[in-house]
Amino acid sequence: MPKILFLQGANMEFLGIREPEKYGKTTADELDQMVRDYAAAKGFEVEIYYTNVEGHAIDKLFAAHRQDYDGVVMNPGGMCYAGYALRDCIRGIKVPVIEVHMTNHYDRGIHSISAQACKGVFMGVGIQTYMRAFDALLEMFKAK
Ligand SMILES: O=C1C[C@@](O)(C(=O)O)C[C@@H](O)[C@@H]1O
Repeated sequence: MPKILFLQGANMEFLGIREPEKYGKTTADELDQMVRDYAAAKGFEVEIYYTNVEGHAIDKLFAAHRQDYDGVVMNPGGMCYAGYALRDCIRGIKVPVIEVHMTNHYDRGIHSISAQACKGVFMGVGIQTYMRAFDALLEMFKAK
């Protein structure tokens, strides 16, 4: 069974509470349950990790590399704007990382540094954006 790390970065623990007009009303706990249900339905193992600290995200990604994870779905949240160390970590690991943003960066005129190192990026379709990123990884595993 493929092993996927679900990594939520800066401010994502406040999902459903902060700026619901942008990020919706689904809470982090509800999203985690959706992801666990999705993993059970689609047949993958998932570890969920939240951090507001870029260095901790980097530690977790190196651990995913060492533990032979098959992929990572990551919303770096506020780490994306200046995440140069995160970007370089992603460049150095063997595990493919798919970056997720619930909102459309093009519409908002913002830019992700960490996305430069990712295998792919999904954005703009709210909470469903996460599931599309899991789907993409699962398709990649099948194609291997
Ligand atoms: O925290 C977030 C959420 C976000 O990653 C998104 O999911 O749309 C977009 C980021 O720019 C922002 O800092």
